[in-house]
Amino acid sequence: MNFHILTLFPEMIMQSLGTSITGRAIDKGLISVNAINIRDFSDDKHKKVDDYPYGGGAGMVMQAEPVYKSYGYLVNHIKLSKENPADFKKPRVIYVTPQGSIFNQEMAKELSQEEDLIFLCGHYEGVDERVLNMIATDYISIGDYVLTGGELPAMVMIDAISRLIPGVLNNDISSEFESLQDNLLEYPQYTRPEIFMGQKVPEVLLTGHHAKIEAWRRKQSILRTYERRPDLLEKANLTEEEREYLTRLIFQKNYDIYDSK
Ligand SMILES: C[S@@+](CC[C@H](N)C(=O)[O-])C[C@H]1O[C@@H](n2cnc3c(N)ncnc32)[C@H](O)[C@@H]1O
Repeated sequence: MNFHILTLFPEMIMQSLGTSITGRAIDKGLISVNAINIRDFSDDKHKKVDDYPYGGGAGMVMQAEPVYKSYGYLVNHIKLSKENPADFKKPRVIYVTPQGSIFNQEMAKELSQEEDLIFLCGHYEGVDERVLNMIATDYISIGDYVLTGGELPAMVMIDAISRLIPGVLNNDISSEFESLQDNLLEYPQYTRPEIFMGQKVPEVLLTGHHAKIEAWRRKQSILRTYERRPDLLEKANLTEEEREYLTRLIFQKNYDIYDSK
């Protein structure tokens, strides 16, 4: 999978994604990260890429021209990198913006199927709308807050997508349960020592009895999701028995509230 990032701060991207798990994935050739500096495509003698907004208002806006030129250069580069030109199709261009759909695990899974992805990182007050109309295919936000630039959102997304690519993690997570899969949070995890400051690891995890461990983990997942993200449960795929367990949890909570009054 090839990630391409149009940014004013390529060093920020390369430094961060070049370390830890994504760094190893780059070294192994499982992913590639190519950050293009939009400033290199400015015709201005001072390499300026922003200007005042038409109509007035605070802040500056990234100009259309350098963004469009950097995009053209990048698409050409991607085209030339294909051994067979017939394999080339224009990659999706994700403009990371607080005005986009909120990124989630399902989107990460869907995007991990692409061969190439382009991320456009805005700065200042954003990017001239006209170039967005021409090149952006997706508008994605990482949450309802405003950051100073699109580099962190692009990296958040690239990290989440990368770990879904086979071989990036040591274990294959497609067969492992983890948070947000099936709209449930992951069960609690423990490692050695068996007792930490008087707290013991739940007995069942020491039995080696796989079916019992699975059953315990599933219940813990439901309980945890109920306690921390009850909004997810509506879409969770629960059995009849699990629904009854959930009803008992809800009943118990209501009872506790009533009882404590
Ligand atoms: C200060 S923000 C501009 C916000 C813009 N004035 C608005 O109200 O939509 C600068 C850049 O940071 C990025 N950004 C900020 N918050 C983001 C978020 N929550 N998700 C994704 N990108 C974000 C975008 O690329 C944006 O162009």
